[in-house]
Amino acid sequence: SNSRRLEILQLGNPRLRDTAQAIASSSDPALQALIDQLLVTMHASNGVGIAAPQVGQPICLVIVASRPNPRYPDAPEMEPVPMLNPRLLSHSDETVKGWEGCLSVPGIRGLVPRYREIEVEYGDRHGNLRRQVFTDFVARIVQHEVDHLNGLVFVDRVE
Ligand SMILES: O=C(O)C[C@@H](Cc1ccccc1)[C@H](O)SCc1ccccc1
Ligand SMILES: [Zn+2]
Repeated sequence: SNSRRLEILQLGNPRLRDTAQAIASSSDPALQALIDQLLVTMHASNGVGIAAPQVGQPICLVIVASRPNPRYPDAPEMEPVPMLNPRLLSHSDETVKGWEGCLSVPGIRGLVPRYREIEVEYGDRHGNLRRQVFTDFVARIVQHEVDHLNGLVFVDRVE
């Protein structure tokens, strides 16, 4: 198949990130099943994103799936994007405050500052390395989900 082996990092001490045992590769059927499970869980919660640790899987995997919603009516409609080992390469100095919620912190909303623009490197679900710039609400979701991989939730960032 055309999927390349991309070693998915296990969460743990960020300093050990480079030595993290690769626990799954993108061609691993179990990883593809996990991506599908995350999509189902995200849609069931009317979410616009989700991170693997939120379903108890301590691996570097998130899904970003912006769509218009009551708080962000002009948010872009996008195909859900699974990101393996997402890494922020650069960001704007400019931050914007916006409302966030979280599957793991039900019933609470907070005003959170996020970079307005970010550049992200990640593996797609087929193991191909991607580099992409995101802005505004989609950039917010990416930052929110990557925080989950580092054990942070949005309440940690409310000013
Ligand atoms: O816990 C999660 O990752 C799902 C989050 C995704 C999110 C991140 C940043 C900003 C908004 C949402 C939400 O629970 S999805 C529900 C939602 C949708 C739109 C606006 C606010 C909350
Ligand atoms: Zn969350």
